[in-house]
Amino acid sequence: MLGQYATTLTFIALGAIFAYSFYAVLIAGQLSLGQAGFASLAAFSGAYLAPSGADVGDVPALLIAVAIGMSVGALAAVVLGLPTMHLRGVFLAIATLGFAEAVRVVLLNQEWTGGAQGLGVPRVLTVGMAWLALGLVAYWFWRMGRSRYGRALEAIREDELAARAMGIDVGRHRLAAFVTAGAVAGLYGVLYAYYVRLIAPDDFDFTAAVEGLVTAVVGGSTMFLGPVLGSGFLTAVPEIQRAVGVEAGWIRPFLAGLLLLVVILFLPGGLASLIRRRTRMPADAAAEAAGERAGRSHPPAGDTVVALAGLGKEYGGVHAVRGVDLEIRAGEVVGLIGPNGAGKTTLVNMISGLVPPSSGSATVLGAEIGRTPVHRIAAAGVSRTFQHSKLFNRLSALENVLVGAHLVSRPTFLRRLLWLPSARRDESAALRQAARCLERVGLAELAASRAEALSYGDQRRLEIARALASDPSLLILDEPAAGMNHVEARRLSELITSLAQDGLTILFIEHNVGMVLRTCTRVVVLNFGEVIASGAPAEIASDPAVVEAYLGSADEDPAGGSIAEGTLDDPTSAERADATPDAPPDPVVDVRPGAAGDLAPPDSTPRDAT
Ligand SMILES: Nc1ncnc2c1ncn2[C@@H]1O[C@H](COP(=O)(O)OP(=O)(O)OP(=O)(O)O)[C@@H](O)[C@H]1O
Repeated sequence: MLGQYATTLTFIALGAIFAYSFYAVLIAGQLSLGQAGFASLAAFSGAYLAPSGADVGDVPALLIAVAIGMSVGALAAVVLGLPTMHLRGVFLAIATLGFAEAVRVVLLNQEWTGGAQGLGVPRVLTVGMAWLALGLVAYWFWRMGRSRYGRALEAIREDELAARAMGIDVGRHRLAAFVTAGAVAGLYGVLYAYYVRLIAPDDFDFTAAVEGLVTAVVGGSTMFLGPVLGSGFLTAVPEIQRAVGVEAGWIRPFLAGLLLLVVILFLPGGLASLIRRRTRMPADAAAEAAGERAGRSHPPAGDTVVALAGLGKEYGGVHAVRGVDLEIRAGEVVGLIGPNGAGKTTLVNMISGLVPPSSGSATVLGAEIGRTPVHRIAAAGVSRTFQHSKLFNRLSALENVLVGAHLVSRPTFLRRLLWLPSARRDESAALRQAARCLERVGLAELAASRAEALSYGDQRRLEIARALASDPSLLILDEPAAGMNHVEARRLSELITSLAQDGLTILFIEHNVGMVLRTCTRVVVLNFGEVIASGAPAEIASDPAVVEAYLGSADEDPAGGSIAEGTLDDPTSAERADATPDAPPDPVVDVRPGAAGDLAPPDSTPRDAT
């Protein structure tokens, strides 16, 4: 029975192993077509350099060839990866395809490869060996999936910028994924060589690369079983054809193409996405001892956290930020306000390292801005949310927050491969840390929901939970209340106050001025890229320069009130209050003068809904 299907089963295993070499990089969002080149180099060098089976025995000869092939594949990936890792999408695909084609042409013209005639290799591989190799590769990716490293790769795939801001060294992770792809492609090349008896450089041409890619994409790049499903399906098609007596050779490529189209259009996660990923909230998250909290040392209250001196950013002729001098001390809650286009986001992007300054200098938690990569600034203790939500959409809410805990959790992948209990303990600790953060923002119930399925307000809270998971010293929130209703904004204000009570330093941009005035210990006002006022909320509320910046002139007050009197309401706030008639009166509003309403700038129509 097995003998009858041995060839098909072997090719399913080989196809799946080759597809895993694509999966290895697709999981990190990289589209590479160089795997055929890695496989080809590995197949020829393994078969050429390994000792003969007559000398050492067939299986040892195969194992030595596998070791040579995987090393050659990994080495080729390093050589190709170093100059190409900064390329994205189709540019990386073209560069790697060029490499594979160059390898094919070079090997075609070498004497030792046998050129177009090919190189004879003894058949050593059996169906059992092929499936054992596939099992080992699948095991590798299975154990990787739930590790810190695996989550980091998925985060890079979903949103590279947000992954950097969570402290993930994207360049290193992408290169590691590429090297894994090289080694797995190398394994495939050698196993293929020791099965088909005769290998020629044309066996590893463009068509082979596309086959591998299609198998991986059809199977799916979001779950480790994807390549097996893809290869099983695509290799089985000719067999089914034979069984039903339809021999036409065009059916398989046609079906593969059709399936690829269907998958891309209707099932972007591939066949594997039909299998539900499980997300479990740890039951004991809240009950855990406070001593377990992921910890880093925070600057003592009053120490300088942010020091900006003459900081400026110019885009072409536009001075987005100019000459900003600002100091933020540990324990402060600083609100950054100003009309649209005042330079607020540009300023916090510089502080978090996403945008290099054009002039001036800045130090944040000891890291020099402009010279320090984003992930190192995050490692120094800076965590942030974004003006436009940058969640890892296809990951669950809990997984999003787990990625946020990257910096305060320990690497677990290699220990997970060996099933070491310490890896399980570390994963559980990271899970509990993430669960606590979700609970803190009130999203525990939605832990298993995919981030993209959450409501807009929940997405913003999830971003805060993700930012909190790294136990930051400085939390930067960019318009956290955008899109929230009155009640949600009030709860958010309470959350920020309670985080500040825990000693967290917070810098937040917000158009909801009422919320800023009642939440912050200090307010900084930007206009046309310059700081026009900085001080306690009460001072800012009555500062004529601020009123003028918002309204055009302090004398012409279209809203018929003043910030200081607390009568200058956002025109929409009354409607929002009407929409939630049962909302209890805001307890924080009265604490500070001028905090009665939301003063939105004249052009603050709901923005940034994306
Ligand atoms: N990448 C960029 N390229 C060119 N100009 C930019 C870029 N980013 C910001 N700007 C410009 O810099 C100025 C400040 O923009 P920024 O987004 O920092 O303001 P903001 O105060 O955050 O505004 P908003 O409240 O609308 O978000 C604007 O004139 C904007 O058009």
